[in-house]
Amino acid sequence: MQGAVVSATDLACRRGDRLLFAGLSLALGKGGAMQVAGHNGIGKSSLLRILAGLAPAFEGTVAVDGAVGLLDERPALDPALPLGRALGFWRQLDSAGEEAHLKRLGLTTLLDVPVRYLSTGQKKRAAFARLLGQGAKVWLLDEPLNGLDGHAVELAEAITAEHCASGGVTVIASHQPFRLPGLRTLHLSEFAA
Ligand SMILES: Nc1ncnc2c1ncn2[C@@H]1O[C@H](COP(=O)(O)OP(=O)(O)OP(=O)(O)O)[C@@H](O)[C@H]1O
Repeated sequence: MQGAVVSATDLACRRGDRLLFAGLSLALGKGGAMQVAGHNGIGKSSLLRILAGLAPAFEGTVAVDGAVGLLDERPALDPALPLGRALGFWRQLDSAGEEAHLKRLGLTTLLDVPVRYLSTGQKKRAAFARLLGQGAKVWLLDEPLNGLDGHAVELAEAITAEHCASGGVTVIASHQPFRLPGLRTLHLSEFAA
């Protein structure tokens, strides 16, 4: 689709021997944001993994113009390393762990703590630091608010709003409300097979 940064056409997803959804099309242009909603097991994470290129579509096509950053429950940080060193690994590839991001996300006092000791919310904030450092145009956020307290939820929403305001594209898979200007909702149940 012309002008789209992320688009999917007539997508179908099969997991094991079950067809989860079919006939799904979407298109998001610069600054666009969409929340994928639906009950447990309907295929929200599966859709994000297909958009990320990590899982094949059963049918249909996906086109993504730009780098993709996927944030899910696996923060891709070595659990044995202190947070600062775990982020340092990524800093060699991008700017993950940049001072300003760490400060904003309240991580500066946690850099000596092994990743495996971090709380769920602290790990999620570290994942956001990693995502910010990546500088990817397309953000795929799988349950991004899980484990975050009220303040951190507002921060995650603000960071995502800034990403979209600067032309980035965001797709969010979540049950929870996510406050974001211009957020559209895709109800996966409408495409359930
Ligand atoms: N590798 C796999 N092989 C077979 N089935 C799978 C595989 N991965 C996921 N599934 C199944 O696909 C379905 C969709 O899973 P998915 O994680 O995409 O759902 P979801 O909507 O994100 O769920 P939740 O809201 O619980 O996170 C589930 O029934 C799940 O058990």
